Amino acid sequence: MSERLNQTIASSVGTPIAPPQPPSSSSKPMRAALTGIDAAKQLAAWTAVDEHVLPEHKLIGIGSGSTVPFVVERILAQGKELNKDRVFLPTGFQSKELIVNAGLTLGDVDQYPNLDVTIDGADEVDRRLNCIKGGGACQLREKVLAEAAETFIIVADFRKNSETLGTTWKQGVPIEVTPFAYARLLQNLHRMGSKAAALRMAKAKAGPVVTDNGNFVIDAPFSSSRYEEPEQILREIKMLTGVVEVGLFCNMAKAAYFGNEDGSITIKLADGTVHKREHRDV
Ligand SMILES: O=C(CO)[C@H](O)[C@H](O)COP(=O)(O)O
Repeated sequence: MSERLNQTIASSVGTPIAPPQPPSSSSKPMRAALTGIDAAKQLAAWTAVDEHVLPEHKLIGIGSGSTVPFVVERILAQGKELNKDRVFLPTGFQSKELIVNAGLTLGDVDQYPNLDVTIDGADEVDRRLNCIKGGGACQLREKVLAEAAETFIIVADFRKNSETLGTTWKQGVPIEVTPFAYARLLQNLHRMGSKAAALRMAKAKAGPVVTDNGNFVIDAPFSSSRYEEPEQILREIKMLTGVVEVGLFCNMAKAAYFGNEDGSITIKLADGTVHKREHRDV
């Protein structure tokens, strides 16, 4: 978790949380403290929360990654009164910690299978809002919470905004797999045309990455022509025995918010329209 959010949380737990701020420029100074990519992530997250986490929303899915702490930061700023009747559902260990440390009420999707809204990051988003997710190996729970939500919103910095998947995210499609099936699955993915498909190895542990669900992750890159039809890739991978879930989210997001380097924001909607706001006006 970022030091900054730790501070926000520390100062809000056990003390009255500030009431929601009306849309005004008074919220700008906090953002000005950040620069570069972090500022872009915060801009996307704050704007998405302001527009999609409404007072009547009580069941809220919290995604994973480095953009999501800014989502929680902005939700906390809506105030204790609004948050006291809400339940927050995590997409993995990291977001569970975020929710608990923020003093928010934790729930799970087996108790609440219908959510009002889920906000999550993405590794790349194409012009039709298809996403690659799972850079943090959370794609299984992320997809369940995205599907469970009435509204699924993506928040990201400008680097994730592409015309076609695979443009900037070269690592491939993250696939959560049952451990004992991984070698067979690698063969099948190679046959499917993903010649570089490989088991994701841990960085500070000998051996593979193990997900929050005890599974392995295979990263499977595809050619740019295949990424033109991500739904077809998704269907083919889903048919392979031993696959638990695929980090391709097709036709799921209602909107994607991208913070830009210059302080503007790009909002892509599911109907294909793109809106650019020159200045943050929340
Ligand atoms: O899918 C994810 C984790 O499995 C994340 O949402 C994705 O990796 C984006 O993370 P970040 O906000 O750090 O760029």
